[in-house]
Amino acid sequence: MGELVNGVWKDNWYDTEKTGGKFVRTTTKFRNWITADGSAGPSGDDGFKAEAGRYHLYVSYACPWAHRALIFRKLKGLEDMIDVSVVHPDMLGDGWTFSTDFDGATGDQQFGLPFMRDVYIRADPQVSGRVTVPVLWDKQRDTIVSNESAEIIRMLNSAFNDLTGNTDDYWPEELRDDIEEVNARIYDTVNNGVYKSGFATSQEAYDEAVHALFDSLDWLEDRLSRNRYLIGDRVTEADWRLVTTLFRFDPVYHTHFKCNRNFLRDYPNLWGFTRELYQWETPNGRVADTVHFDHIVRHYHYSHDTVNPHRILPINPILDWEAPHGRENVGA
Ligand SMILES: N[C@@H](CCC(=O)N[C@@H](CS)C(=O)NCC(=O)O)C(=O)O
Repeated sequence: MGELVNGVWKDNWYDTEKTGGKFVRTTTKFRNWITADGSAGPSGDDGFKAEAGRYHLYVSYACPWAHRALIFRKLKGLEDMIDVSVVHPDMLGDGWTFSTDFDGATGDQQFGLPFMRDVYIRADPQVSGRVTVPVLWDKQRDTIVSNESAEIIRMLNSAFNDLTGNTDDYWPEELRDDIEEVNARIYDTVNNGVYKSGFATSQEAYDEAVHALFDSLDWLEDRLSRNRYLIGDRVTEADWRLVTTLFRFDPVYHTHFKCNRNFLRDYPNLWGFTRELYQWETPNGRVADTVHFDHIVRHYHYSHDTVNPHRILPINPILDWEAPHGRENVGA
């Protein structure tokens, strides 16, 4: 794993020395928005109009942030309009690669490049920063639209509606304040909280992160005992943002990242909620089709030298993802 400095690859692990052992996630760099008419979004340039076949999505099936984008592509019926490249699950000295010797790893479907970093360099030969997924690529302007999953899912939520006729809305105007409020806590303590626990290099940093994580899981369990979904009786982006972390909890974060006060399956409401969203039907198949446990388990245990230096893949619990979720009457 490493990062780009002025277009040159440096093989560095996360530096936690300056931050008292804490893992601090860097902010993303490409922040343009696809819009229905090509006008500028909340940040970046204009000129990224929603068009069928114009955009390409780079993902890892292992990555919870990229997984959000894959779920929205399915929910919104965009699979024929936005094609995808899937990186290899192992992220080692060269970062994400386009090796194809793992089932489901597609290689770079656009340019046949060897490494994900080459896609970043193609967009900006002097680019600096971490080479992360997801990346949304514009074939017409030959550049990256965005590498920020929170913003990519909002683009996919509405920008292509006129082309697909799919007007399902996971960020409805009247619920935005409530969504933002739960997103903020979940991002900091759950989505990123598992990484802060797992990548901590001091006891204090770990303790702070892991307690905040389980305080939030307790809060979510209570909330989901009264509401079917996070914001009531309607699925919103807040649910999809949370659930990609929950899918990975028992197979990876519990053991690999030392998030082990409880298993997810110890929480009846959170576990039922996670199964309901796993089993979710869309017009184009199930959300379950986007979940690839082989990539998930392989990526984390194989890629994090400092956490699991011998790269042993654990036996892992056998979870019944298809068990009835029993959530029909919660909050009714
Ligand atoms: N803020 C980004 C974060 C994406 C991210 O950190 N992705 C991870 C994979 S799970 C990654 O590519 N990490 C590579 C690295 O940090 O070098 C987003 O949500 O899109």
